[in-house]
Amino acid sequence: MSESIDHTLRGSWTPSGAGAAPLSAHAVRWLRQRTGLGEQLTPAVPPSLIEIPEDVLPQAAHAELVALVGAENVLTEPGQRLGRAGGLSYSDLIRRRRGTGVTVPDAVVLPADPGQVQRVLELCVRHDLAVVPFGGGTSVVGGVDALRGDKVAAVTLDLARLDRLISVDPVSHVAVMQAGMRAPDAEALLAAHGFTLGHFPQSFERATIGGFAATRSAGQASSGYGRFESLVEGVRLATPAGEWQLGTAPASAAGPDLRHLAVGSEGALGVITEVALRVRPAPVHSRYEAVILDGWQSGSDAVRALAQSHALADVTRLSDRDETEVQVELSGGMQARVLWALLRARRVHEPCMLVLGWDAATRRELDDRRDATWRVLRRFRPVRLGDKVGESWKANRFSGPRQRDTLLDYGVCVETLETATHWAGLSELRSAVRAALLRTLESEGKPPIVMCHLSHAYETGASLYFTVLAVRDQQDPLGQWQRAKQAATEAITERSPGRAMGRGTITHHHAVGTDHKPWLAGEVGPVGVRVLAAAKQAVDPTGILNPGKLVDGE
Ligand SMILES: Cc1cc2nc3c(=O)[nH]c(=O)nc-3n(C[C@H](O)[C@H](O)[C@H](O)COP(=O)(O)OP(=O)(O)OC[C@H]3O[C@@H](n4cnc5c(N)ncnc54)[C@H](O)[C@@H]3O)c2cc1C
Repeated sequence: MSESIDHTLRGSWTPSGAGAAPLSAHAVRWLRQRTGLGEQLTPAVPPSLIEIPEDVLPQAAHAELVALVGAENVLTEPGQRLGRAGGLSYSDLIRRRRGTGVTVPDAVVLPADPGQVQRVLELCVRHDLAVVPFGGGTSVVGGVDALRGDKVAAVTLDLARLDRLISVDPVSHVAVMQAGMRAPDAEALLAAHGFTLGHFPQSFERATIGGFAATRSAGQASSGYGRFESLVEGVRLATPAGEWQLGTAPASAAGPDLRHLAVGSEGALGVITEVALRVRPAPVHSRYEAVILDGWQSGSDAVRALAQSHALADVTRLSDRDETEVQVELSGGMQARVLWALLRARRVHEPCMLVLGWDAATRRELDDRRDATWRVLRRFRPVRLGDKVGESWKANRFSGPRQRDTLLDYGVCVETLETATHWAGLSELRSAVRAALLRTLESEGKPPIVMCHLSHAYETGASLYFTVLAVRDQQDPLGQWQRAKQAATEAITERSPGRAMGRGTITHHHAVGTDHKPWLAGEVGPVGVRVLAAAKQAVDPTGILNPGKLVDGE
């Protein structure tokens, strides 16, 4: 996290782009050998060559917005609009790197507080403008695409100015934050009160509190701290039907928990302006270690045993053999040679790395928690790599997006997808998705690398996170990934006579957006879709909120 993040950068994660995480000569050689990657580099076109359509915001609407939030907070310059155009998936980055097909909003509006958000929505209803709530813009499912739907123009509502810590209740351990606060700022402000949220997704440097709540995000330490929705005590939303405030107690039997209509609502049911969050005392001690387990089945059995005996570390992340190999090879030739020799000597056939990280208030608590984990793990015959590898994983835990910038320059198709299921079906789900990705990405005899890790474990099941590295189809890079994604999602959702539901969920934490919307009805059923549509009708009768995402109006 050495570089400061400018979230309006839409073509790379940091200003240095590929320079932020250069690949070693060994890594490039290994990648070329393994995937058949060519020598040609594929740099992005300069922003000046990106096609930006004229804005179609009506003058009267523009004037009223200016009167409401101030001229400096209504952005209509092409570069400013481009700075909030779309999310940060592989397809988003490819569109911007090639300069075509980018969905650019007609205006960007930055309200100052919840009251202004409410009034902006009322104004947009009057002028029939689509509103796209925008936090950190890190969506990877099309969630912040500036789609207009059947509206007159698309306004992106950037919540960056709602960045205050409203209150900390040190007795109840509840903090109230405005939605536009970025995760690093939230952690820094909480640390001053001795607390942490413990929410560390890989997008930590850019993403916001409101974005986490709107997408039911899961972080790297969610096995210990819980997914974001389990941290939410209350939510304040602006909706076209009026303000909506939810959550007065830690638990309640006052009908269905409506907080969960707001959490995961992806900007389609309201704009989250404040979130009350459960916070924990900041840890004083922490330790990260890594071990190698022999085989995916043995590894996932070990994580299941940890989950079911309540001995999970806060970070519990199992990589399959391909991901272990890529992690080791990309980290350097010397380390790779030493590790492979060690594992050969220990007769490990299918090395799967398990990273474990514990946080604790006292040395004693840390030791007790580690002991509990190791008591369960021991019977799976782990090869201990020690804390150096574990701490190095921790130090590089946010480097993935920087490495992606580099791989994009080398002409790699690099993308991820995720799902979850019960333990009984986990290996079958992994095999089915892997096979679908390998089949669709294999082209001209150039084998893709399909990696998988399990990073969120529950008593009843776990998530699977796939990453692919393949030689990019330069003629049709978007089609290449869309075909792979389609095949993988069909493998996830496929039903069989013996299985009434699909093999897993269409998304464990990336949310629905535009990308998973075609499969949502299959997951929640036609009644579920009508319930969602009825909720939308109640809060957003004219359908201005985030058209094309999650749910359509009735
Ligand atoms: C490199 C990378 C790594 C990632 N790693 C993870 C990970 O480890 N775990 C994980 O869960 N996700 C991950 N993601 C996905 C993404 O970061 C999450 O979905 C995150 O929660 C989005 O937060 P954001 O503030 O960027 O929201 P945005 O991308 O701005 O918005 C996401 C969705 O929420 C809506 N929204 C945003 N703010 C509000 C609001 N205040 N009110 C109502 N709706 C709102 C938007 O309209 C959109 O539909 C990753 C993404 C990238 C690019």
